[in-house]
Amino acid sequence: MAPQPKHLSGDKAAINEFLDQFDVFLLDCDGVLWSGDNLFPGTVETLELLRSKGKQVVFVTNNSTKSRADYQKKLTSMGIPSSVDEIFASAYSSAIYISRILKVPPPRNKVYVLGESGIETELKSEGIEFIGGTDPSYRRDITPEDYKGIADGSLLDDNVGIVLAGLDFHVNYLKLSHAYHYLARGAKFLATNTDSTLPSNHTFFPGAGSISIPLINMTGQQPTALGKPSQAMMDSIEGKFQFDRKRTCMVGDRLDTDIRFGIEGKLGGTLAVLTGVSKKEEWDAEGAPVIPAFYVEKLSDLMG
Ligand SMILES: O=C(O)[C@H](O)[C@H](O)COP(=O)(O)O
Ligand SMILES: [Mg+2]
Repeated sequence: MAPQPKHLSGDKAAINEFLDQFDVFLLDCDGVLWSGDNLFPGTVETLELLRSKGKQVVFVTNNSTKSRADYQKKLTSMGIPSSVDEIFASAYSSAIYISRILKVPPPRNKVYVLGESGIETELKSEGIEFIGGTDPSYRRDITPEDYKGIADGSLLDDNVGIVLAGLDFHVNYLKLSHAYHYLARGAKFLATNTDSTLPSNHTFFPGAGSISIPLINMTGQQPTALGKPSQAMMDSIEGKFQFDRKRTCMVGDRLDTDIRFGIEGKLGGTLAVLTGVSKKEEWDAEGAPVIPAFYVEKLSDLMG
């Protein structure tokens, strides 16, 4: 039987032993620090506690709607001091994957974006050309001219060689039609992340994974996902922070992204926080595929 996770909430000795075990904390955002724009009580103080104990904090989010700079603004607006360097978001890991690993030769290296401004900002920062995304000319109903132009290719850009799908709050039939036809022409299929739901306002909304599903359904292709639990993301975070994996703990609210990310990354520990997506019953279930090493009801329980 897989070792059951250690419950830390209310156990000061166990919390201190836990904190002494790690130098670096990879902190998930949605469902751990906040729910949408609602900061969980005690988050600021808990981060101050970690920093006061000399711990390195890295914010690791799958949410591709914001760039690292946007996140730094959001963290600051919530009273959480941070630098852009401490933030690793799936839009950034996707941009560096495209520019430094995939390296599709021009001219067919343009990206068709299904997503928000976070992706666009990070692609720009890596000098990658893109279309789609927040371009208002796609935020409308499809027309007979669109059907004709997409079908005969006159409305398609021959230099698009990659389709990157993220969380798109403005997804529609026209955007999906363009994305499908670029994939049908052989464009590479990438996703910033495949989370099925987005925890926000203390409930759930469609996640990035639920935005790319129609394309998976149409093409039968699975995208290369570049957010957690992708180890490409872990390698780039390690590359940047040079941390000792055994002295590093992944803190998250989702078993199939955050906790799996930490386990497959062979980190020293994983801490599940019950303020977001995953529930205790999931890892208590017989044969549960992903089990955290530790858990708390909420992040601020680490203050003992
Ligand atoms: O749909 C999404 O993109 C995810 O729900 C969201 O991004 C999760 O963000 P995280 O919990 O990794 O901060
Ligand atoms: Mg989360």
